Formats: sequence, structure tokens, C-alpha cells
Amino acid sequence: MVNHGVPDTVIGNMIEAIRQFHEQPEEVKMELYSRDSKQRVRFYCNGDLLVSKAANWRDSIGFDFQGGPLDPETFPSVCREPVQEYMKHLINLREVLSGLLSEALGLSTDHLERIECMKTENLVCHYYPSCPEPEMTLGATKHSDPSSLTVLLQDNLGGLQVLHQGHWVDVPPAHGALVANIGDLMQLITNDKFKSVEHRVLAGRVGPRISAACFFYPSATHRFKPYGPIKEFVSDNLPIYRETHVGEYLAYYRSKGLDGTSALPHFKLA
Ligand SMILES: O=C(O)CCC(=O)C(=O)O
Ligand SMILES: [Fe+2]
Repeated sequence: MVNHGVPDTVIGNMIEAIRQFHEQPEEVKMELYSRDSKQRVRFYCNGDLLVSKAANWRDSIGFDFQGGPLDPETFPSVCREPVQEYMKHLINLREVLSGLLSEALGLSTDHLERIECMKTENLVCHYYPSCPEPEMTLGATKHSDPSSLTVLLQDNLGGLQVLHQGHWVDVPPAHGALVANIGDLMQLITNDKFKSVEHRVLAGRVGPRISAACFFYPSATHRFKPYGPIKEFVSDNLPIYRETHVGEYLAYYRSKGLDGTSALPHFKLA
């Protein structure tokens, strides 16, 4: 447990703003509708709809800061200020977490910062409508995140589960709490010392459920920089993974969709 420093009001405003965006008339949201991940601010339903076998019961609005700052004018006005305010705090939190994770790995405090593996952000704000037959589908199918680290804000409805020793375990919402999840890139660069967490979201009869996932990635200038297991973790062990870069990792991850299998084995050395 870490004091994340994001005031309750900022969290409350953010949840409310996401709700307001998604509860606008369809035609207003459609102005931002895009299935093109190069579109930096976009509204979409099921990022993996065209490659996945089953649809997830949710809509999303994404803000992709990976290519540098976004002009706030491009944000929908209903959520402009709350999103900007929330992201200011998350950027501070990223520094704290980056230091703590480096230390937990036995590296110098600034190690992860220096290799810039969580330098940029992609914020995705989800809306899971109430579902009349929740046992027939999922809010989000089993997956691990492709990022280095994800910081997740969820409202008070619950539904998030993590896979622990073969069992799905609820991550009950705690007022004002954020959840930090290790992503695939972190697992790759730590040569499995940190494991990315497999998780899913149940669909619920009670809704809407609102959440915001902030994915931290290497900086955009490092989109094609090779990342492989950090040398400190391969001195006693063999490297488990080959080098890859964010461009390649995300392209493979997206081509697969959230099909319930991890993208990481594809990058394993034989
Ligand atoms: O909505 C949630 O709690 C989880 C969202 C998530 O796993 C994701 O966006 O990758
Ligand atoms: Fe996720």
C-alpha cells in the first residue's frame, strides 16, 4: 500500500466525468468514434472486436499521450478538466512507483526512470453498462496489460478479478484506492522477476461500472528502441525473452486481441 497522493475529489470528478462522457447521446460520441489506434483521442467499443471471438460488454474513450502532450482542445469538453487534473497526479505517482519498483528489484532508485520504460501514458476510460445476462459474457476477457505498469481507478461496483494460483480472486474496490498492475513489458525486462498480472472484469446486472486504466509505456522516442531483460537479471539466469520494442509488442498484442492467452510467450527465446 502506497499513499498515491491523488485527492478524493480528483478521483470523484474523474469517475463522474467518464460517466458524463459515455452517457451523452450516441451521435455526440460518434464524432470521436474510431477503430484506428493512431487516433489519439477516440471513442470505441471493443478495441479487439475484429480479431476476438467474443465481444466485451464495455465502451471506452482513450487518450493516447505516448506521442507527447495532447492539445486539451481535442478532449471532449465534458471531461476535459477532470482528465487533465487526474493525469497531473498520475504523472507524479508514476515517479514514486518507478522509484519503489526499482528498489524492490534491487536496482538503483532511478533505474527504471533512466531506461524510460514507463515514460509515457495511454489513458483508457471504460464504461461497463448494466448487463441483463451477465453470465453470458464478460466486461473484459482475461488478459494481462502490454504496458510496463498500469494504474487503475475503479468505482465502487466491483467486478475486477485477478488470476492467482489458478483461481479468480476479486479485487474489491476500496474507497479512494488505485490498483497498480505489472504489465508484460515489465515482466520481459525483469526476466520474469516481476510477473504481469492476468485479470478480467465480470459483467454485472448492476451498472454502469466505471474505470480508468492508465498504461505506462516507454517514451515515444523509444518506440523502436530494443528492450530486453535487464543485464542484472540475466547474470545468474539465461535471458527468457528476446529483445523487442513497443512498436512490435503492441502490434502483436493487438493482432491477437484479448483472446485469453498471453502475448509474452511469442517473445520467448527457444
Ligand atoms: O475496468 C477495469 O477494472 C480493468 C480494465 C482493464 O483491465 C484494462 O483496461 O486493461
Ligand atoms: Fe487490463
